[in-house]
Order: sequence, then C-alpha cells, then structure tokens
Amino acid sequence: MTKPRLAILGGTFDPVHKAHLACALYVQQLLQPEQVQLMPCHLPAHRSSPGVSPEHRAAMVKLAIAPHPGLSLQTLELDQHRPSYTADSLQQLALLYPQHQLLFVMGSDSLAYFKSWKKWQSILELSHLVVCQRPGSGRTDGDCAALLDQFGVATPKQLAVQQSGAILWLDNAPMDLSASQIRQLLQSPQPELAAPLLDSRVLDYIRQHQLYQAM
Ligand SMILES: Nc1ncnc2c1ncn2[C@@H]1O[C@H](COP(=O)(O)OP(=O)(O)OP(=O)(O)O)[C@@H](O)[C@H]1O
Ligand SMILES: O=C(O)c1ccc[n+]([C@@H]2O[C@H](COP(=O)([O-])O)[C@@H](O)[C@H]2O)c1
Repeated sequence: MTKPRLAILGGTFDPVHKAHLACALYVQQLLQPEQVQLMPCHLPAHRSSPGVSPEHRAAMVKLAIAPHPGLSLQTLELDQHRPSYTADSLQQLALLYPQHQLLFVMGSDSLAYFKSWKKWQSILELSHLVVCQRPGSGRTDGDCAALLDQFGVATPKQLAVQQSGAILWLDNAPMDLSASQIRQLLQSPQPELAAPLLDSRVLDYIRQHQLYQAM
C-alpha cells in the first residue's frame, strides 16, 4: 500500500505571496499529499533577519491558506527560538509523522544552492525534493545540474517507489514574483502595485498592522 504523504514548503514568508500559494496548490493537486504544510522559519540560517516578526509572518500564512483545505501552517520552526535548519526540522517531522512519506518543496532558486545547506545529504535521506520552477533558475544553474545528475529527475510515479532521495522537477508555469520585490513595492511611492501579488487578506493584514512601511 502507498504511504500517506506530507508535503512541507519551508520559507521565510516575509510576506507569503501568490507564488508560494500557487506552488503549494500545484503540489497538492499533482501529488495528493494529506496536507501541504507551510513552515515559516524562525530565524533563517542563511540570510538576514526577516522584516517582520515570526508572529506576523505566521498570521499572514494562516490568512493566505484559510480558503484552501489541505494547506496548513506548520509551526515547528517558529516554536523553537533558534536558527532553523531544514535537516533538523525534517528529522523532527519524521518522528511526528512516522507513517508518512515526506516531500520537501522548494523553488528552483533554492535547489541551486542546496549543497550549501546544513547536512543536505540527510535531507535527501529523510524526504524527496519537489522543485517548483522559478524564473531565472533553470536545471543547469548552480547546484541543480549536479544534483539532478546524481539523483536523477523523478516522475511523480517514481516518488511512490522509494521512500526518499528523489528529485521531482515540476512542470508548473513559473511566476516572476518574490517577497523582496513585494517589500520594495510596499515601501515605494506606489504601494498599491503590490496588491496583485498578494492574497487580499494578507494585503489587508499588512495595511492594518502597517507592516513593511517606508521609514
Ligand atoms: N516565484 C516563485 N516561484 C517558485 N518558488 C518560489 C517563488 N517564490 C518563492 N519560492 C520558493 O518558496 C520558498 C520560500 O521562499 P521565501 O519565503 O524566501 O520567498 P521569496 O519570494 O524567495 O523571498 P525573498 O524575495 O525575500 O528571498 C523557497 O523555496 C522559494 O524558492
Ligand atoms: O537548512 C539549511 O541549511 C537551509 C539553508 C537555506 C534555506 N533553508 C530553508 O529553505 C527554505 C526557503 O528559504 P528562503 O530563504 O527562500 O525562505 C526555508 O525553509 C529555509 O529554512 C534551509
């Protein structure tokens, strides 16, 4: 019998935007995990601190996923007040969900520097990687080529055959947007340009709490 799946989309979500949601929904539809959990990191290990608090980032994720059954918030990293490392989080998730197959979801820009992540080999021992295409990061960029050579490019069916260690390169339509672009727009003289890139509830929350404002 095939195992139930749990997909995890890790991120800073500063703020969560429409490409995150599109990616999560694409994975949900294609791979039918029991849930796609959006897991905000507490302190990213690899970049400067987020613009807003973990509480605000989590609240925005909750609002963005509210209309989508099957998408949920995973607070494991937020609950631990320390830098977040994916290998450690997946280790904990494997204990919490011993019956499940874990799928770690990322954008192709993340795969491009995956070999610099802490214990990246153990991530592939604990989960499959599901890679959502992002403009500017193709199969030959950064670490992608070497990883796809070493681990192969899996099909959705192949994910069922092995418990972990496969890389699935999705055929999603790439979406050219980022949280940094949104933060910049929100601080620009035309903050309304950020509106189409965000779920409307998230935009309302940002306005209500006066987040990402120009200093
Ligand atoms: N437009 C996108 N297409 C595909 N994947 C994306 C896109 N935006 C973000 N992701 C992926 O979602 C995950 C979380 O991303 P993150 O929260 O850092 O958002 P971001 O838009 O990349 O933020 P920033 O611009 O601040 O770096 C990462 O794996 C990232 O690659
Ligand atoms: O564990 C690591 O070494 C590591 C290094 C870089 C990124 N990550 C994770 O990758 C996810 C996306 O990161 P980011 O910066 O695009 O938000 C997020 O869950 C991070 O915790 C993890």
